[in-house]
Amino acid sequence: MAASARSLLAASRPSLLRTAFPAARLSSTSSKPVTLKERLAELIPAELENVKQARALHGKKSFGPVIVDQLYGGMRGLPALIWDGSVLDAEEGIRFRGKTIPECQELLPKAPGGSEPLPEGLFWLLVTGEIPTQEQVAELSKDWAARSAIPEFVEEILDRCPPTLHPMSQFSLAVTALNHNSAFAKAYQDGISKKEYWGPTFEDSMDLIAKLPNIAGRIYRNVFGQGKLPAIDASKDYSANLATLLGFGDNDAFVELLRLYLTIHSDHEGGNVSAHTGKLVGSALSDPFLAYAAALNGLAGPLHGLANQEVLIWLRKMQGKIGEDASDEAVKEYIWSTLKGGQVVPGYGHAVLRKTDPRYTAQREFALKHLPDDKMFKLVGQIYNLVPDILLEAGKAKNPWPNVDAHSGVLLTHYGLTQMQFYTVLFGVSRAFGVAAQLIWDRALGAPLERPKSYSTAAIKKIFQDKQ
Ligand SMILES: CC(=O)SCCNC(=O)CCNC(=O)[C@H](O)C(C)(C)COP(=O)(O)OP(=O)(O)OC[C@H]1O[C@@H](n2cnc3c(N)ncnc32)[C@H](O)[C@@H]1OP(=O)(O)O
Ligand SMILES: O=C([O-])CC(=O)C(=O)O
Repeated sequence: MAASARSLLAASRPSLLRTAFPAARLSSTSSKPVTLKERLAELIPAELENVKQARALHGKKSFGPVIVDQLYGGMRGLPALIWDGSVLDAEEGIRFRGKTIPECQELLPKAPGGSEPLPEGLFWLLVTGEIPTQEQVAELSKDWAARSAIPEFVEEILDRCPPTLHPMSQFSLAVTALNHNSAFAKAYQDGISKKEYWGPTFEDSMDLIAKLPNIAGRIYRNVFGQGKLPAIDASKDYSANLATLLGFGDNDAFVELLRLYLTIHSDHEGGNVSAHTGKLVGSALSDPFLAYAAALNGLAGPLHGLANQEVLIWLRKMQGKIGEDASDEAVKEYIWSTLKGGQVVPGYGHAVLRKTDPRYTAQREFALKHLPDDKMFKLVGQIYNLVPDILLEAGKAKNPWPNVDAHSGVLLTHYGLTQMQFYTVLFGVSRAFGVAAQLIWDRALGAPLERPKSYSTAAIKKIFQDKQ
């Protein structure tokens, strides 16, 4: 390990110093596999060089013109951010560190007897760009279980929330409150050097992810009256524990669904509202808890993560109005009535994608395997055959195809998780993986405060008047 990597590792918290020696030595003399933090410490110096080189070679090159419509149009297509965990192609969909969803399903470690990837492995991939071993993933599960308890005062905050407060608001409150024990906030107050930011950011990020199941489980049980929260079992993986906290731990298919769900919702490059918000707030050196709570508030919007709730509400309303086995004609009429009412068809369209979202396809394949005869699944399939043509005929949406949110709720409903107001919380548990991975790298690479330039309409008019 390079000397600089060793000093970076020395900045980590004391319990990890014991294992602060090179990966090669670890694998030959110790039965313990290389930990994620150790591997990260090895990768950082090379990546610092890589970024330096990229900037030296390309730093002054242009991506092309920025047009005024992009300022008014939600910055679509504006190259503006660095995000390493994943890249979104408009036609193909997401790749996590270069790997498609089917490739991740094939390559990432699975639970014994399971066939879906463990999200622990996906996190390792997002952080390092590498596929972890089964052993490394098992260690990560154990590490997260060991960090999973939430402070008593956070439990009390949740217990005092009225059940009428939306689960996403409760989620964001609790994550904000975790900032009380932030290693990064403390280290900053203690005068940590910029070069060492990544260490406590890593610790906070691991704590954040580890504590989300207990927060999500508590919200679910409080709001929907599901009884007392069981304890985390350190011998189980993250998804199995989350399923147990929600009361579905005995259902192997549900646990597998959660593994898939948490894997595919984790990251969608950097420009989406939740990821960008997390990065933006993190750039002010707000700690990962504050940054992620902000991200959750963005995820809670109906055009973003809340769309999974909206899809189920829309489907239920449709069934209420036209019955469960409605004809294509009746469904079409219902879709048109939504559009004519000035509303969006939830779960369809996308700011970047121009084809069916591969996350939708992965969930459809799961449904075909596990619940092919489910009535709601059939309705989702029926809608898939009708909505795109209608959106094309309506002539506005640039992408008439379904996104991830068109499918997720139907799967959860099938297993009895019918409380749709809770669905975005599960999305939020998963999205923490992608945001946390980037926060760690942002602090490791010294990413600066974000501060783009804004203009008033008067200024725009003046600039171009002067140029005429
Ligand atoms: C995890 C996720 O965040 S995935 C997205 C989840 N959100 C949804 O499913 C909500 C429904 N979909 C939408 O509202 C949009 O497609 C978005 C927000 C996802 C993307 O928005 P944009 O990039 O602005 O889409 P686009 O450029 O195609 O929009 C052009 C017009 O088509 C409309 N449009 C886009 N999608 C839809 C839709 N599903 N139903 C009806 N109209 C739509 C837009 O509202 C916009 O109308 P306007 O010109 O009157 O403002
Ligand atoms: O990419 C986007 O804008 C929205 C999305 O699908 C996600 O964040 O998962």
